[in-house]
Amino acid sequence: MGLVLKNGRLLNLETGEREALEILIVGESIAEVAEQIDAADHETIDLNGNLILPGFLDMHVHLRQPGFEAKETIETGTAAAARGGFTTVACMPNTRPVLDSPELIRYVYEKTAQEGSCTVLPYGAITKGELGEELTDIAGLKAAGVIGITDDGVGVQSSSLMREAMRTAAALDLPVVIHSEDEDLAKDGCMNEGVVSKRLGLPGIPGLAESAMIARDILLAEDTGAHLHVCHISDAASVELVRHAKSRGLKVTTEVTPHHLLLTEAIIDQTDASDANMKVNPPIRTEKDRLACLQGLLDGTIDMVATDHAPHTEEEKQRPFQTAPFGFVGLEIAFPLLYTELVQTGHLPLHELVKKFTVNPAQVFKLDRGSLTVGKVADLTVVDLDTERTITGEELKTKGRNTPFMGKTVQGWSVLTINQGRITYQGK
Ligand SMILES: NC(=O)N[C@@H](CC(=O)O)C(=O)O
Ligand SMILES: [Zn+2]
Repeated sequence: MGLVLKNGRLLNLETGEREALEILIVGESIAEVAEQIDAADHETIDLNGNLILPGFLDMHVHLRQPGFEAKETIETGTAAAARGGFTTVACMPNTRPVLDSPELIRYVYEKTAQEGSCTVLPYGAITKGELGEELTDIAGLKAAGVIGITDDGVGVQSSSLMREAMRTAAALDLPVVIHSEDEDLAKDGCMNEGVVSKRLGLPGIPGLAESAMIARDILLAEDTGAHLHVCHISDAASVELVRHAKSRGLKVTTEVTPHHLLLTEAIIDQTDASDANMKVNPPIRTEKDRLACLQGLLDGTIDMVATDHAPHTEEEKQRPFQTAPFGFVGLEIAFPLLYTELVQTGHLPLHELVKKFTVNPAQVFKLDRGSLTVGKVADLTVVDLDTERTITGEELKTKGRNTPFMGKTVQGWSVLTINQGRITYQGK
């Protein structure tokens, strides 16, 4: 007994064509893709002409468990992922305790098996406790199943420690995933350094705090042969550095968030920094930076979209701008936002956007995902491109309400998500 998806259109990611094909799922895998499938022995779902896409991958998510369950849990975070069309998320280790030991990596896998609504691939920390002082047991983390190492949330300040981490990671074929931030340059900043921070009298984080660290780490990656993956790129000079590294054939990849593609620091200017739901790290920057990120995504310098889903409690986000924590939720709204703002406006074709959520992250992290052909894992999402919905707190499955996009009306919402053959989200 399997499941046949009828009356859907499968998006061909090479040509952009929408093909009237049916899919038979048996167990965890795709058993058949054909114009017509005999459904006599199977359950069927009528997709009402909606579009079938490979399940999305998000390589930058904060699930907050263990330790910060008031912000999010593996259960709520993966439910949000499924609603957003995601079937795989990579979770960040800045939990409490930090994911810096094989036992904690096994904990994430076990918890996901019990409560998860998508595949969760954990990153392990580069340094114990993300304190930047002592390397973790990187080989032990790899054996426990990490897909990369990162101290996301903070930058690794010590160049010699980073060099050592990259040497080890290169030998283990593990990506080194960097939160690029020179703390000395970033000081105690709470927003982008520039005209707006000056007007508001708030301490700024210069783009240089990001780009200087990326420059260092590109050189270290060249020195060690490590695969360097740059998290949440946000600054024009950073994009140029990655472009240059790629042109020289270095193993350097990067991701960009929907908020850095769509917003500028004007959102803080307009609200006089009265709303910490506009506060994120790296900060939302200038129009020049935003356009550089967009151009980087279009020309392939930036490999993929990642949400940097970073839930916080409403109480935390009600604090004054300077003391509230950084971060936005993003899993449930990323695809509709970018479909509405980039595809419908003609910046890029739909299938190109979909690649940045599917085949590109799969390829960069060497995951056998992102393709809907026979024998592959049945990870997919069905998207209704036409129905408009307004982003409201009530509908969100994440515990977080911290997004600057609240109240925005967008289209391109998932109506069905299937992870390893199992329905993980079904909605309107
Ligand atoms: N992006 C954020 O603003 N915050 C993240 C940390 C991070 O991704 O750097 C968090 O953990 O809250
Ligand atoms: Zn980060």
